[in-house]
Amino acid sequence: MEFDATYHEICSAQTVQSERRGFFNEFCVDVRDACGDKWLRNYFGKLKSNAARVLSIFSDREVCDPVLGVLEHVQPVFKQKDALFSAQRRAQADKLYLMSGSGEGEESRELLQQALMAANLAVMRAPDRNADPVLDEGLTLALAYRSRASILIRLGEGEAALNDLKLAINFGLELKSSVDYYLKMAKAYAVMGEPARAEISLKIAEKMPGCDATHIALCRKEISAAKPKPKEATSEQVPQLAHGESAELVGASKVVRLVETKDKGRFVVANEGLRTGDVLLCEEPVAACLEPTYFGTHCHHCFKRLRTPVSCLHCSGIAFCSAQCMGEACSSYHRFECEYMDLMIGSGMSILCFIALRIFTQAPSLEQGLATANLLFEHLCSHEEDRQPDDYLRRALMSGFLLRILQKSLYFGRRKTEGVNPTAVELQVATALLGLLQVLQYNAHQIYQTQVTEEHRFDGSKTVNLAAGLYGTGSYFNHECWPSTACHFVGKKLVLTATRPHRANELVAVNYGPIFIKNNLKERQRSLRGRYSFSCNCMACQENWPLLQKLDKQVRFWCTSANCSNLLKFPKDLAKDVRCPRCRKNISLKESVAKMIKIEELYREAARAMEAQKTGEAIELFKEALEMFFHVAALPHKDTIVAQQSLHKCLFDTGTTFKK
Ligand SMILES: C[S@@+](CC[C@H](N)C(=O)[O-])C[C@H]1O[C@@H](n2cnc3c(N)ncnc32)[C@H](O)[C@@H]1O
Repeated sequence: MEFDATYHEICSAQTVQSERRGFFNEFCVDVRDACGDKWLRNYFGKLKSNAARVLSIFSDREVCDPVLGVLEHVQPVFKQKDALFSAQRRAQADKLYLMSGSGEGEESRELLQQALMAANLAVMRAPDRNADPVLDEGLTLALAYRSRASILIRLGEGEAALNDLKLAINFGLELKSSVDYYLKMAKAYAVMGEPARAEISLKIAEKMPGCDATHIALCRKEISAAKPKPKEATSEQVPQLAHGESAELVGASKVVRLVETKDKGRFVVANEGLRTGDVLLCEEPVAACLEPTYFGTHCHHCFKRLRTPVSCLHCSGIAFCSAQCMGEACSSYHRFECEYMDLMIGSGMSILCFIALRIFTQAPSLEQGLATANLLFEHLCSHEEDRQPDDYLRRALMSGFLLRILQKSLYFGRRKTEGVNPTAVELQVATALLGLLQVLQYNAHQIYQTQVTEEHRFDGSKTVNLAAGLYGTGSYFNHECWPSTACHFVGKKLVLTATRPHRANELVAVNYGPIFIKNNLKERQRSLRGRYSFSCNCMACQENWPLLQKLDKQVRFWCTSANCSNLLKFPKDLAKDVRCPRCRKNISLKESVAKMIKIEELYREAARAMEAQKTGEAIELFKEALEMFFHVAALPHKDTIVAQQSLHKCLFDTGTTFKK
């Protein structure tokens, strides 16, 4: 396949600026116009190191004016707090809550959902305690949490209500001396199905000064009638690695190891005894970032679907699922990113650029950030040989932009000047950022979750790309157009499970996007060449397997004579032996055919288990059937492809899922 340089350039540019709109593109065009082709090709394009490239954009007269001119104007742009807006939403939430009390059934629930939405907005927009001392006496945030707690109790979400009550206290409300607080606690425990704790809260309320006995009696009646809401069943589980963890590869199982060849670089292969269903990798990311599209619906820190968001105390642009996630993010990376979030989104920069910045903002110290970034650049593939001067310039400019955000957010502490010109250590950071932007292009993973419907875990479910992350060991898996593993996520953890047995030394493959059942050979090769700089030579490519819709039901059996690896067609007459053209022996395929009948039965049984939403049972049946299939036959085989896809769907279901 010929190398399409223009397509490669387009693909590469999208890994820096993914949005079509955004000012970063204009910045690149302006700098490109200023420097001209000659300088770019004959000077910049010939620079040999990232340090020289970064230094060049800040100091060479051909480019430094437009670069410094734009970077000088980097200012905070973020969604600010608004106490008045918050108080208005809270009033609206309180009103809807009261109205829901006089409504009935579905109508009341609808009003409560609207109240919850208004209360969520009130929480998100409320400033920190005392930031606006005039309105609500500086307690807008605490009041927003308190209002939401009442709504949550009526919705039957006791645990979330208790969390909100705690937050209302943390942000300044003196609730512990109020009867109302203990009554709310009692109701929250009651809807959680914890009557003993509900009774304790009621007893405390009874003993408090000013307590009204009739009110308590009413409350007790209400509590005894409360129907605890059943906890939502979740099949999410962190799986166990097959045979324990490898000593060399962090997060990988002992059944795999890393090898290297000239044409394929480093890649993961099987050790002896790797079986279908073995968990080969379970790894936390080095860094991972949520896609901005999901800032309003998913936790910025752990990527869980939000129901009752907790806000950053300074900006309203992102949300967390809990005070714990908020605390972890805000004491680490978010304090540097907070005020620049909308600027970064407005630049149109890709999620990979967010990850590059995050490697620094989340590091416990600048030195550790530098060490991690340099190590990643040293160890992961970056295809420097294919990079064009234009691409280097674009990435160097992005590094300059990210560096400027770090400078302005006081990542380097108070600087001596407000100027853009980097100090020696800042240049090191920009250089490391440039390295990260190169390796992220080829090594980052999309992080997805399954969105399931209320009605069924599989019918109508779909995967949603929520985030992206960089995984140290995960980066060493090579591609095949029909992978031998299924990839799913438990939170941010990347899990790879074998979808077929592997012989010792056989490649353990993931898929980078184009799969043979949907994209033809030409499309796949073009995409892989353009996006990942290699030509694929997997079996699906070598044999040019047809798309799924064109695949027939034919099955090819392995020749059963020892040491022969030939494939034989389904025999015309089962009663007769067939002659293997490779080993020249007469072979009976009776046993293989009998096994195939059993395999098809198991596929059908597994499909029925999926229909009945028995995920665990379906996984075991698929594992057993697939293991059998690969011992007697080979791909492509339509029912087996479908079975592997179904196993993947079941494994998704054991990862993080969410309902809309
Ligand atoms: C995520 S890295 C995988 C690890 C990489 N092989 C290394 O040495 O670091 C992606 C790169 O691996 C190489 N690669 C992946 N799959 C390949 C395959 N099937 N054949 C040849 N090269 C492949 C390509 O260079 C690709 O850009």
